[in-house]
Amino acid sequence: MALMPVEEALALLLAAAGPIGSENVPLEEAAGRVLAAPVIARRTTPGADVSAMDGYALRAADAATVPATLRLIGESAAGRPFAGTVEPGTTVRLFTGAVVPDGADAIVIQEDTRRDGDLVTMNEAPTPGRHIRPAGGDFASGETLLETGHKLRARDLALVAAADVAEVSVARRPRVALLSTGDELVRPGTGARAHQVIVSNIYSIAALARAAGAEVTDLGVLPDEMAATQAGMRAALDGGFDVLVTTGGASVGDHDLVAPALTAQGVTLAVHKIALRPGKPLMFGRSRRTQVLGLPGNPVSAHVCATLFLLPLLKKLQGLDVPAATELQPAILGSDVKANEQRMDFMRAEIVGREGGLPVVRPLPVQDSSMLRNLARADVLLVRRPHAPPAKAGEPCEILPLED
Ligand SMILES: Nc1nc2c(c(=O)[nH]1)N[C@H]1C(S)=C(S)[C@@H](COP(=O)(O)OP(=O)(O)OC[C@H]3O[C@@H](n4cnc5c(N)ncnc54)[C@H](O)[C@@H]3O)O[C@H]1N2
Ligand code: MOO
Repeated sequence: MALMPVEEALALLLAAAGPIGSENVPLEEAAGRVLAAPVIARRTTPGADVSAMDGYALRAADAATVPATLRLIGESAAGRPFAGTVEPGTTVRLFTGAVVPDGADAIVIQEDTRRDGDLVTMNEAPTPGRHIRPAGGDFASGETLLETGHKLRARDLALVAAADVAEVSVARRPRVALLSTGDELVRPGTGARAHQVIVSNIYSIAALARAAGAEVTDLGVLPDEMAATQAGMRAALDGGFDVLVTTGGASVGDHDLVAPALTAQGVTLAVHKIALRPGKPLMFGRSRRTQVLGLPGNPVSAHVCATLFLLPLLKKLQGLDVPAATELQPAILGSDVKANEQRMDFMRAEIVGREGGLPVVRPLPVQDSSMLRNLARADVLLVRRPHAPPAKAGEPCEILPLED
């Protein structure tokens, strides 16, 4: 059977996925969420002409030639504006953030003045507008500040708050269920015997998914038995999840039951074998509202597949833009590599230096998809396209960063 190219599989997976709806959240809970509606300013900021400095407000014309001595008639502080008007020959003491009083059109900073009772001598001739932040200089009421599909970063939250918006409409967090399969699997810390394998891959997948905005539920481990696998799949599909991620049981062995169990539950699987290393036995399909992603059990394969497929899927479900193909970055080979065969290869690699502004990367010696130490040690994945010819150290290559 011909293997499906990675890009084609990704396109198929994403074609079936769309935004999953929205909810309103207070700003305190909005960091990292994706806007489901634009943020529109509800006020003009600054709300009035305000001072950028501590100093004195005056008519610029009164200090066109300096020194110029003016009479102090009051004070304007942030939140406590001066009620009167700055008439010719007068000045008002004001502080950073204070409203500029009527009549004044410039500010002289206090370092450039001398105070003697209620007389203030200006030693600097200001130009009109000097040190004044005009009303609406940041944004005006009614302006669109952030668009739908924007992921809210820390600095965006300050902008939204300043716009007098206390609650934002954001994409609902995708609900992701994780289901492991395999008689050999036991939890960490429970005294695994030599013939057993510790459930490891869901911890990396859960962390990746959470960082991408998902709510993750670990549904546990299913045994390699058809009735139990089917019952577990049914319960998971009925659980109201947006995504069901299974791990293991994806290949062709007698105990690989995920595909038949899903099919028996009415899930049409779009793909089963793709041109990817690690991660050839990957499947996905849909059951009503739930996207099903069946990852291989080998933990490195599962992690790479989650990076390549689950993360873009979670983005799409939240209304984020998703590139048509995995975005790779340029790098320089730090050692010779062999010709590649038909599968796109994502090799665990470390950064060993920099050359011409690009990282120099070298594949780690062991590329077995069950070996976790090298995955943890890797800085990036060195990507080899299908049928890429051999390449020498110093030649350009492509990498996919791993999460920090
Ligand atoms: N005849 C063939 N055999 C295999 C093929 C093939 O094309 N033809 N593909 C190989 C490839 S590539 C991979 S990858 C694996 C994937 O197999 P499965 O998805 O069926 O995974 P399992 O057999 O269930 O497990 C593989 C391996 O991973 C361990 N595992 C499983 N789940 C977990 C977990 N949650 N945490 C940690 N480790 C887990 C499991 O114990 C096995 O050691 O198939 C090849 N075979
Ligand atoms: O593709 Mo499997 O994921 O080599 O180990």
